[in-house]
Amino acid sequence: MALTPGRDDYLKDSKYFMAVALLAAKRSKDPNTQVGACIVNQENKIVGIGHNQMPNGCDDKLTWARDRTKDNKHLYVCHAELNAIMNTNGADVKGCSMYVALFPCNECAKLIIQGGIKEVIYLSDMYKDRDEFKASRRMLEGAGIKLRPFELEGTEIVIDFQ
Ligand SMILES: O=c1ccn([C@H]2C[C@H](O)[C@@H](COP(=O)(O)O)O2)c(=O)[nH]1
Ligand SMILES: [Zn+2]
Repeated sequence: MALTPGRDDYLKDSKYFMAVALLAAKRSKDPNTQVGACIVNQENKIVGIGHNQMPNGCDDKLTWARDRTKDNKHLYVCHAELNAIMNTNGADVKGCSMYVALFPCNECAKLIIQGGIKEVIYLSDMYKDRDEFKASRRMLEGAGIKLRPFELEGTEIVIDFQ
């Protein structure tokens, strides 16, 4: 008996995980750059999601201003990668992959390495010429973590609430 084939245009794993990271980024209050991260284990299960946000309890009490010469967000904001790691509900991130909207900074690279994450799939590398991102790449490569730019096919996924 001939099998009825399943849909072919279903959302494939890697596009789904990056889409989850981008959806998480939509939760960010940062007026300039919204970042989301999604951690996936070796069984292809999501174990943590995060976005860049102010520390718990500090929301709306701290500035989102960008200018580093004055009081500014960089002093306070918890990066998406940190939040994704903290949001795992105790699941181990060892051996996991991280899908992230922006190539991780040097501080996030340290968390990724020490947590045992083995692969980073990133969308944007817009800060690659900055010292902290050069340092990040140096550390991640030195630690043997696979760095993979996300291969974009199609620029949008439509989610229809109706
Ligand atoms: O590894 C990273 C690096 C940065 N972020 C967050 C931190 C800030 O909220 C923005 C960057 O702001 P700019 O105004 O573009 O400098 O991105 C992150 O979550 N993870
Ligand atoms: Zn960071």
